[in-house]
Amino acid sequence: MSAILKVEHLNVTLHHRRASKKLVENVSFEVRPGECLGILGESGSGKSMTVKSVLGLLDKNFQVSGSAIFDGQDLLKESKEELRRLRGNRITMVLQNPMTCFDPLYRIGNQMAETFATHTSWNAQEIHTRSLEILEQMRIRNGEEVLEKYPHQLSGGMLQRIMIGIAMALQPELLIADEPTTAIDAITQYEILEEFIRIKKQKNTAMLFITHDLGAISRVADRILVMNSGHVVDSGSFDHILKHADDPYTRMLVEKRSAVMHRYRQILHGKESSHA
Ligand SMILES: Nc1ncnc2c1ncn2[C@@H]1O[C@H](COP(=O)(O)OP(=O)(O)OP(=O)(O)O)[C@@H](O)[C@H]1O
Repeated sequence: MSAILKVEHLNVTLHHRRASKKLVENVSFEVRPGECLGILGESGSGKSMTVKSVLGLLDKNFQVSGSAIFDGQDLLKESKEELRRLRGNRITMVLQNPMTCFDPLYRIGNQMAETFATHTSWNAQEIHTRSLEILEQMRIRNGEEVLEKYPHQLSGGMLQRIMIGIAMALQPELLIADEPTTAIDAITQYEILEEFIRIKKQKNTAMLFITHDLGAISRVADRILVMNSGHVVDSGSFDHILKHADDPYTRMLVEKRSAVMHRYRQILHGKESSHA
């Protein structure tokens, strides 16, 4: 199957006063329907810049070049309006800092309803029923009560899960998740990653999954891209990254994260045997 998104020679340069700084340099990758591409790298390695530039989320201080072909359309050449239309319809995102994605003045239920009224053909009753289903899928109890809450009355982890639920429910062709499980405890993280895997398989959704967490990426990603200082330094299967990566930065990441991963796997195995 051909790629739904093909990024080639992507460069992002920040112009500030008279200085300029390259934040992303010559990054290329592609992702196909039903496939999850993990982008791994430490904080500041350029992961978020890469996806934000592709989605047209950077202001005019950032100069972006290269190409990002989504189903035949070069996103880097599209107008702001067209990109806004694509985001939420064919492409959905789960970004870091869930607080910034919700309006503090409106109840969660109203915000979910507004999103679904804009991007789906569901009627009011369906929207209510689906909103409750989404909360349940995201392991949030007392759905009716939660729909009545304001964002500040919920934890960051809950908001994050609601955001993931909304992004998945819109059934996009491409789902981009930037550190989606960082604010979520390990057990719930397991359940949420399972949801990502289920959606990918059942709906044939393409996914970009950005994280610094080798444990999470091992679970969900089919292929992995490793970024360092704005460059792609390695790519391949999880097995390749874990055992055969030549790049010293990738090896350092693997060694640094192996303790975390060990803990994660222990939790996974505990869960799997308790499900058996
Ligand atoms: N708004 C901004 N203005 C200027 N520089 C920025 C801005 N946002 C990010 N940068 C810089 O761009 C580089 C890449 O940052 P980016 O946010 O893409 O990293 P990241 O790998 O996603 O890490 P994190 O998960 O911490 O966001 C870093 O050097 C960062 O300092």
